[in-house]
Amino acid sequence: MKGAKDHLIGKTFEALFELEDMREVIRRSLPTGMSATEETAFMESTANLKSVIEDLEKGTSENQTNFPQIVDRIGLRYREEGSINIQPIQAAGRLTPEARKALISYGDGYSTCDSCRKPFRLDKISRPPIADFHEELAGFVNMDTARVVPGARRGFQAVTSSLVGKGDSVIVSSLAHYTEFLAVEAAGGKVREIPLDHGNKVDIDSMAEKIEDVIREDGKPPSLMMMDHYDYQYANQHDIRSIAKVAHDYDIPVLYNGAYTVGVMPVDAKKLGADFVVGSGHKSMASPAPSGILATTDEYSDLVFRTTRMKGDVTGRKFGIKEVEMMGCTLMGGTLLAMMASFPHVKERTQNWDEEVRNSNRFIEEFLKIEGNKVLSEYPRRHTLTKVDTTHTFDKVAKEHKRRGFFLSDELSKLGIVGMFPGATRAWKLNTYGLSREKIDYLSDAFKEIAVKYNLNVD
Ligand SMILES: Cc1ncc(COP(=O)(O)O)c(C=O)c1O
Repeated sequence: MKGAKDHLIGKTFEALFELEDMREVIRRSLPTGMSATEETAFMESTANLKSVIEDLEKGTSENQTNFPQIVDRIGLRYREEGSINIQPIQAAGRLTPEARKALISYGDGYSTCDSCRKPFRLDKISRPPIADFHEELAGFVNMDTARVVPGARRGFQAVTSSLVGKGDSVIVSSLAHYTEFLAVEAAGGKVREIPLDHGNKVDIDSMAEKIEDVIREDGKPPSLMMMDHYDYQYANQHDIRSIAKVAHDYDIPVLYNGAYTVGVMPVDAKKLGADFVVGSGHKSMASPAPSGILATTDEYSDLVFRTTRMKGDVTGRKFGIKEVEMMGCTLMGGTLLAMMASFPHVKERTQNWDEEVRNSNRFIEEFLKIEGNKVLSEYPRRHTLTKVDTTHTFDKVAKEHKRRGFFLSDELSKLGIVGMFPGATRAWKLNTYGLSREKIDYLSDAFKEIAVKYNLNVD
């Protein structure tokens, strides 16, 4: 087994910082009104960081093994640059350097409004090329029209508010995200869950029966079906194509929840049979929160993106072009521009999805060599997010350890691995998205090293 610590100082962090670049970003992000002394002190702290990095590279630092802690001490929060981050929901949302710069440049709330000209709507702005970006987004998921929204949840809400009437039923899976429930509730509807099969997948065989139940009880079919391609619990893959086919047999429109797909893997919504696609920028598109997309077909775009018909009864004012569900405009500053800045990279990276999945399996295969470790998600993996069970291994150690369950995240953190829910040693999730082959191996070695240290059996 390779020495995890040696690895940490070397290859794992070789692409650590484009430090000069970061200094420039930091300099530009300083709050206005900082005194000259404060600014100098701040910039010196980054100079100090540079010397620590040089020390580490030369192997002269006393504290070689505690890189993230050193960075913390300097007072900067270098998350993904300074560590391997296996946090389950952050992995594919981490910003590109381009997004960070855009975030700063366009940080003022209404910065995109500087270039808003008639017809005065966000998705019509041509400089910066926001209108083109919207077209590209629609093409990216193979839909006809797309809008940016403040998070996937606001995409759900726009659709439920357009399609779901008071008391209507909406079909979801038994692994649906809570935000789908809230979106249905906000529209006055009720959720009806499709049960799972033995492999924790949506039980397609019971769908028709559920729909028939709704028809009998409500006197009409459900007004919408919302389905997660990969659920947030296990990241199991659900057969959207077959699911959508059943829904369409009953003329039920299908919302495809791509929170865990759009931005990490190719998504062809028409091929999948979706009527709506929702994606999450901060989860899967290397974008800041809150951001996301809602895309649909020509059949539904006039409904979901309907423009206002309101007229002031005293003034007679009208705001014709503004879309009701979008509240006129959505992401008006750094969030959108950062999303756009990451987009070329995001498009490209979806082509590497197979490699990401291979890496996920490569890690799990090694992780399972710690005798007693289990995978609760479907295996082999079809996603980089995985739920594992370490009740018979690390949890046993935790019971005897003075730090209890925190020992595991402590040990990982010493090795530069962050993002594990502190204290979790039974069933927990991790995401390997974006880790190079080398980091995957480092991660596997790190878990095995910790296992050996605590006398667990490793194959
Ligand atoms: C499956 C799933 N859908 C939707 C959401 C909500 O996404 P957002 O934070 O972009 O609103 C999440 C977020 O955790 C999720 O896991």
